[in-house]
Amino acid sequence: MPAYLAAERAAAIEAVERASRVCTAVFQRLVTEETLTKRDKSPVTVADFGAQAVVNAILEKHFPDDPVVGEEDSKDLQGEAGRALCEKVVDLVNAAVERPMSTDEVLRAIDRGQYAGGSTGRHWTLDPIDGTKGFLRGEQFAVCLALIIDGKVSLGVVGCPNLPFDMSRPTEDRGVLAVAVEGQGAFQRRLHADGDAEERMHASSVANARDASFCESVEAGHSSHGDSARIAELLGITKQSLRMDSQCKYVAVARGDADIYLRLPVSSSYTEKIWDHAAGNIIIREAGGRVSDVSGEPLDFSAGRTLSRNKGVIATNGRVFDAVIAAVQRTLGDKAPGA
Ligand SMILES: Nc1ncnc2c1ncn2[C@@H]1O[C@H](COP(=O)(O)O)[C@@H](OP(=O)(O)O)[C@H]1O
Ligand SMILES: [Mg+2]
Repeated sequence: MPAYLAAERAAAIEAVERASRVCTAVFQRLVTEETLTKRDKSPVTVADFGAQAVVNAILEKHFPDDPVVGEEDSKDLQGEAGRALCEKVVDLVNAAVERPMSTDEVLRAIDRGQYAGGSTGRHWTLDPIDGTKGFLRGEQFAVCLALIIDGKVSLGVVGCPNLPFDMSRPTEDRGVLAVAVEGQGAFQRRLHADGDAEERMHASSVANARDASFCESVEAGHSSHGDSARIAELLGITKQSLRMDSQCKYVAVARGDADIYLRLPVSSSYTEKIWDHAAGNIIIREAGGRVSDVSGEPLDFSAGRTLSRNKGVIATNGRVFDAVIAAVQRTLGDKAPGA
């Protein structure tokens, strides 16, 4: 008998691999000195739409009844104003899929991502390019896809085209795909590898937070660097933080490159999105780690498109969880986020 969610796992891997190729092709073609100096976001826009269309088309083929909570919608591609961008996206998609898709099919595929989410039944959640800033800098970004069943993340795939397979050889062998299914462990494989060779990932065994290292966003606007420095000091951490964009941070903790991931609210009004955390969440849990919000409560993926019942994210190897939450609580205390 096939393993639990075997067909979903295979389809999600195929979708993330193809979407990762779309992103890499766009980077090679469109991200230039000029786009970087002009802070031109068009490459990421084209890649975002293209990757969402490719993933949603593959999901529709395999699981036509499953709705999707995706980051993008096709509004900006519609009508005369969107025509040029739309043509680029359609060309890109057709270079990545097996059967050519018409413009309408591409737009419809993108708009399969409008589901409201919730606590019952199955739905997928997709971030076609997580870490858009990292993508534009040629650093870390990820294509993230997860399946949520009755409000619980049951499958997650994170494609990381620029992440070294082995952090001790950071300039070689880039491109990692991390995958986890509930109860089956977390694995990494080479992105775009021939064959299905996979290695099991385990969170680290560091038991004393003093010996831990932590990762956090590159962008100080996404996670407070001041609060993380205070938390590190309280824990006696002396190692420099690993700053990395995207859900690659979850993969880093899941395979022991770092022991802690801190995402500390900068503004009290920001609500985390489910597509930014679902795939990483199960990858950490299945690697033996533990994830919560800043209060130590599990993330609640049943509340719709956002994590409206949680603030911030703390991921650890499990062993240092209690010490980290205590330090987070002491640091954040009753101070207003970002203060
Ligand atoms: N004020 C804020 N606080 C926390 N996260 C934010 C934020 N503003 C945007 N983000 C999210 O942070 C994600 C990137 O996370 P990271 O900093 O870990 O790379 C963004 O995903 P996208 O890049 O998909 O837009 C975006 O959804
Ligand atoms: Mg994102």
